[in-house]
Amino acid sequence: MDVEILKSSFAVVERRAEHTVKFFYAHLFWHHPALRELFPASPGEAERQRDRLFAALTRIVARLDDEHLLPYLHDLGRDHRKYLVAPEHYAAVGTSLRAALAAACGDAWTPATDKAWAEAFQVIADAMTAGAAASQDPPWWDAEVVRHLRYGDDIGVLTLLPHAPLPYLPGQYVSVSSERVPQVWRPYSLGNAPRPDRTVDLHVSRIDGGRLSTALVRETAPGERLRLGAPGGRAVLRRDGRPISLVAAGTGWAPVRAMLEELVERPPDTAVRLFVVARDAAYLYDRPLIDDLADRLGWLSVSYLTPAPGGHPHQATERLATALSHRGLWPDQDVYLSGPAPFVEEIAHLVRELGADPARVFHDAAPVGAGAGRPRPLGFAEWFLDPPDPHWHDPAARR
Ligand SMILES: NC(=O)C1=CN([C@@H]2O[C@H](COP(=O)(O)OP(=O)(O)OC[C@H]3O[C@@H](n4cnc5c(N)ncnc54)[C@H](O)[C@@H]3O)[C@@H](O)[C@H]2O)C=CC1
Repeated sequence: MDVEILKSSFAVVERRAEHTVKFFYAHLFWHHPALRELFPASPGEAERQRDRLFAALTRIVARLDDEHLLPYLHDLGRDHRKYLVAPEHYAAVGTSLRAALAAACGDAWTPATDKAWAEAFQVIADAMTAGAAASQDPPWWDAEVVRHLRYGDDIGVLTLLPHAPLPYLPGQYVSVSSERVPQVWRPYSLGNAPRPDRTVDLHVSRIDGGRLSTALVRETAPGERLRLGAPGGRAVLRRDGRPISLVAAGTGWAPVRAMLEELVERPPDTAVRLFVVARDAAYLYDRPLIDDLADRLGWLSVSYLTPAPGGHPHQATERLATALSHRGLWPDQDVYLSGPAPFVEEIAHLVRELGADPARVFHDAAPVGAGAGRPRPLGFAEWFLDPPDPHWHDPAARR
């Protein structure tokens, strides 16, 4: 496989991104109309998912000499079973991708270029189909909603009963889909490891204009079924005997809650500092539980950070920053962060400034477009030219 040819032809395509994406999908759906079914029905969602597929494909090809790519593709294939992707779809996508790239490159597209892309795409397809075939897990988990607790207008905690045990590590998240919003998957965090009866709690914060989060928080009732993808995420407890700082904002509390539960079960030898941030005191929805733990457990100290009455929600972050600055021992701490992406970014930066070891600051990258105040997805060309990280969901991290 000739990586240089791939990269030089990719550079030409980059300048004609929007045209290439349109050509790719027109070609794909013209030759394989049934593939439309795999994409969300609503035009906005469909466009978003399509941008993501194309951006991911081209990006993968551009990274084919990266040693981490193959294991990643393996796991990606395993995870893609939830989209009902079948082996024959890979060939269809590969053919349309080459047709679109050839159209974009014009005279610069030579038989050697075509061969290089065909080989590259085969590497991707082989790794993904092998990953899918090798998995012992189900392609997804059907889960019945057995309880739905609402906290105010915007927060829901749904207790789910998956049809089979979920291979979950505290701190991870799952992607979720509902028949109410077909073909749309979004990651949400679980607030606990599966209980003996297999149930788990899904914590959801409703986003204005967010179709799935609104359906989950406002409409979904006990008795309904949701579909869950494989758990993913790297921000799981390291258990290296170092003191721990847990920092959670909003429903970022969920993974921290799961980690705390694990610490309660197997108490640490070191101190644990917990910082819980919310846009308003009314959003500290698990406060009774946290207060009870703080009363009972000598190793746990808790700080709540909310804005002054009537203050802007972000004032809670400022107050957190002040509180963190007044605490010491940062070089020794393992720090776990969870919450809205800008919050996590800001606090990760701060704790590093305060002396925390960058290698001991753990958090997951947040998904693009999800979360309060986050911009909605960019247009075709922007996505292509500056693609976001493919997904919050990194199935590689779940074992
Ligand atoms: N593993 C993770 O990192 C997880 C992340 N999340 C994300 O957490 C978010 C939770 O949403 P909500 O509960 O509605 O939170 P929220 O919008 O109520 O925010 C909670 C607090 O976060 C801080 N914050 C929010 N936006 C900020 C910004 N731009 N800059 C600085 N600080 C900011 C503020 O102090 C605010 O009071 C979602 O975006 C979700 O995707 C949720 C679960 C796990």
